[in-house]
Amino acid sequence: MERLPGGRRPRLVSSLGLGRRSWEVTLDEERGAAGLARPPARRNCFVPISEIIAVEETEFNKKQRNIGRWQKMAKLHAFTVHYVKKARNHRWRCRDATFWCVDEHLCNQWTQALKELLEMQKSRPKQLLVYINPYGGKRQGKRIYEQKVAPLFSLASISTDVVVTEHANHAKDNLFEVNIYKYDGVVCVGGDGMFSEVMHGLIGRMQKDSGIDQNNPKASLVQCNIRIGIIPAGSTDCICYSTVGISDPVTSALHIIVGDCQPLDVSSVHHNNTFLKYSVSLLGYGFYGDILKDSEKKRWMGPMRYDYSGFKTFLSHHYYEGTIAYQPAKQTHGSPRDKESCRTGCYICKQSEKQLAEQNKEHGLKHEEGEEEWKVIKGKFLAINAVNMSCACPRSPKGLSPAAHLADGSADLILVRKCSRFNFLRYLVRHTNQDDQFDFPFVDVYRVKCFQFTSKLSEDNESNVMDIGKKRFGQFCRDHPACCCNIVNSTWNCDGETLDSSAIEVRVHCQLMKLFARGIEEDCKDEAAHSQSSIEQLL
Ligand SMILES: CCCCCCCCCCCCC/C=C/[C@@H](O)[C@H](CO)NC(=O)CCCCCCCCCCCCCCC
Ligand SMILES: Nc1ncnc2c1ncn2[C@@H]1O[C@H](COP(=O)(O)OP(=O)(O)OP(=O)(O)O)[C@@H](O)[C@H]1O
Ligand SMILES: [Ca+2]
Repeated sequence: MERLPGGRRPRLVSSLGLGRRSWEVTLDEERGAAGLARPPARRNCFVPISEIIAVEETEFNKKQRNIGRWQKMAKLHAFTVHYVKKARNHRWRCRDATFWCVDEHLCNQWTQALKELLEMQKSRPKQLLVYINPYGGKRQGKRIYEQKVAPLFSLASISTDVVVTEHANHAKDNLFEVNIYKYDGVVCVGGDGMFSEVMHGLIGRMQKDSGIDQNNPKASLVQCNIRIGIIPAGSTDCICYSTVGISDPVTSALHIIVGDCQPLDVSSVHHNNTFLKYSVSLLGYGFYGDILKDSEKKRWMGPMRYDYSGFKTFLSHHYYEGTIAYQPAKQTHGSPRDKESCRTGCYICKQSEKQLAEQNKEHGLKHEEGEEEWKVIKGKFLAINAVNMSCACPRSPKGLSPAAHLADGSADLILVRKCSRFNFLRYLVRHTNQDDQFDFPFVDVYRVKCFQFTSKLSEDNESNVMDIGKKRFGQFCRDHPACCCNIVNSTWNCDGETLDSSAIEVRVHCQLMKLFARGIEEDCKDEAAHSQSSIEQLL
């Protein structure tokens, strides 16, 4: 095809068959879209090139479509466009449309032009490393990947190296050995725990290769540019739900194929200058720590274990005494009490990205410790939750902190003080409805860039106990079971895994890693408009 100045192709406008009718079909490179219109009514629709999955020449006769007299008059040539159809509740599906015409040259021209445009989508992955946890969630990981995801990757010409894990930490250890730089991304099929493994492998590998000591809590970590894709097959799938808006394997596979990119904040957790873990979703002490500890013994129950242990933990109503010191996140523009949530193209996260780029330009990798003051809070808490993202999941569709941002360089620290069981239940119920879960006198929320926690027990024994989290010398107050006073520590739930220490030091690293996602898309009137003008609706 002849090119316009600047290498652009002219607009391609042809009369092509689709279904039983003839349509005016336009390929508009400038608009980055392929469009359909049907004269004279000119009802039309457009599919952005970025949402086309693949284009293939099609043997028309095999389709056996009844298109009337055309079929008898001449040999027909056809090509099929596979594209993303956006359905309700952020669900994406792969649909196809087969266009036909009598002119073979025209058909080839269209196929070639579309393929060239797809080639130009540089953010799309070509080679992926896939880890499947066959035991996550309802143990469906392998089936989900083979039946729902692999066929889509092969349609989009993505080549894959697949590892089915044989034990915990298999994926993490493997990421320290393989040549990760030959891949455009790493995919994990499993739940939040499996994601955490892959994240630890990738971030750890990046630091190792750059000579950064993860044990130094003040070290500036090297960003990881190899994106991670999550195919949800776990019990909570909170990270997938909070970054895509739904936990659905096909939707996630399509976000990977179109090459989405969502930066993500990561918190580092240390104890006594020793690195413990990274966290992207929930760091929870008290209620969520106790649920996790109890639920680990009930893994055989599958996802139900959380409801069982949740109910048990709710009834036990333990509270824990301790001290929290935090530095407020002054650089970010939002507040945890905002009514607006973080959505695709979020302005607040974009501002943080700009600030980060400027900081890196000024200081290189050197971390500048802020002079801001530390605020200190002592008290008795039912739950201490620090979240880097909303933590929305099917159990709590708006999450633990509905206005938390995916990539603003801060975490929301939620303190639920000792209160009655009834009040705590009112608080929990608000995780599931539209009411403000922070509008209680016993709940406080702060947007922070770092914090430290020490339990009363560690403070009291600091002089003679090196690692209080590992010692178990306290017991529940057996004489007064009803008072719920608790002289043992709780444990931290770090993205679904328990930490050994109760005394921890946490720092948020702005946009340390990237996902194949785009954040949750705004569900406005556009959604209705989109579905009205879809190809299926026109036919
Ligand atoms: C009355 C209904 C209240 C329902 C309250 C539902 C709150 C659900 C909040 C979910 C927050 C998830 C945060 C994500 C954490 C993940 O990094 C982590 C790894 O996957 N998952 C968990 O730790 C797994 C955590 C799973 C937590 C399940 C909590 C279930 C609580 C049930 C309380 C029942 C009280 C009933 C009293 C009659
Ligand atoms: N082959 C394996 N055998 C046993 N454990 C494994 C294997 N592969 C991975 N794991 C471990 O299983 C743990 C849980 O897996 P995963 O997160 O996929 O499921 P889940 O716990 O049911 O879901 P969620 O984390 O969403 O609650 C992970 O921490 C991971 O380290
Ligand atoms: Ca954040």
